[in-house]
Amino acid sequence: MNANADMISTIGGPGSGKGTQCSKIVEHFGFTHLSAGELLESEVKSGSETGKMIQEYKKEGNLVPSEIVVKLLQQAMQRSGNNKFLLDGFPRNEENRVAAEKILKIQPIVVLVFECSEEEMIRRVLHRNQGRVDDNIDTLKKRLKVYKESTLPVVDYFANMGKVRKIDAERSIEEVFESVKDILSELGIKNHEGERTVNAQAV
Ligand SMILES: Nc1ncnc2c1ncn2[C@@H]1O[C@H](COP(=O)(O)OP(=O)(O)OP(=O)(O)O)[C@@H](O)[C@H]1O
Ligand SMILES: O=c1ccn([C@@H]2O[C@H](COP(=O)(O)O)[C@@H](O)[C@H]2O)c(=O)[nH]1
Ligand SMILES: [Mg+2]
Repeated sequence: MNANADMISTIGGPGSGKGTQCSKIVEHFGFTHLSAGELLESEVKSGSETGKMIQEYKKEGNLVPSEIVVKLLQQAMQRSGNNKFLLDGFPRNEENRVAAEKILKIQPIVVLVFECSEEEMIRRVLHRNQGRVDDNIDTLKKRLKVYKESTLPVVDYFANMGKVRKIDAERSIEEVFESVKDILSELGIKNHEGERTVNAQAV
């Protein structure tokens, strides 16, 4: 993998708005969106044996073994031809983090953490209507537990490295994105036109 690649990680509970914000970041900043959840879903749709196994993990709200996820991410990175990557909800546990460092050989320059109350996340997921196998209250409770027990320690790890920026994700989509833009701009990340953005204004 290109050692000069830029990588941004996004982390947040189910329904905190990672996918929504990632789409806006891609539109504005030209990163390649790498959603492990969507790559896994493509594997499920392929009907492969691996896909059948992944579906069971998803239904239970559990995390798929790291080697499968990292391999899918690596293939997507190679296909993209880009060197700016936006990880949507990854890494999700310590095993993911270690595997990604070892195999992908890049570290995030910043980790955006979308903080949202459980009540609001549950409301959003149960109103999402995208036909996802894991958008039901039983699976959602397990995903919230996995987030607290397995993902929050990864946030602590990156926080100790000074890489975490926490964002109040309870607000409207546009307000959250204003915060995202401010953070990325402060880090010198340029928008599509090669300009830094401050308070939604190109400068
Ligand atoms: N700030 C927001 N305010 C209100 N609704 C939002 C906000 N952000 C996202 N949503 C809506 O909430 C739902 C969940 O958002 P999204 O799919 O982006 O979450 P996610 O963090 O990617 O969840 P998951 O981990 O389950 O994939 C979607 O229907 C989306 O339109
Ligand atoms: O790194 C990952 C990402 C996702 N999964 C599995 O997919 C579902 C849905 O993921 P979303 O990103 O929330 O759409 C998740 O609950 C896991 O089962 C994973 O194992 N590892
Ligand atoms: Mg998502």
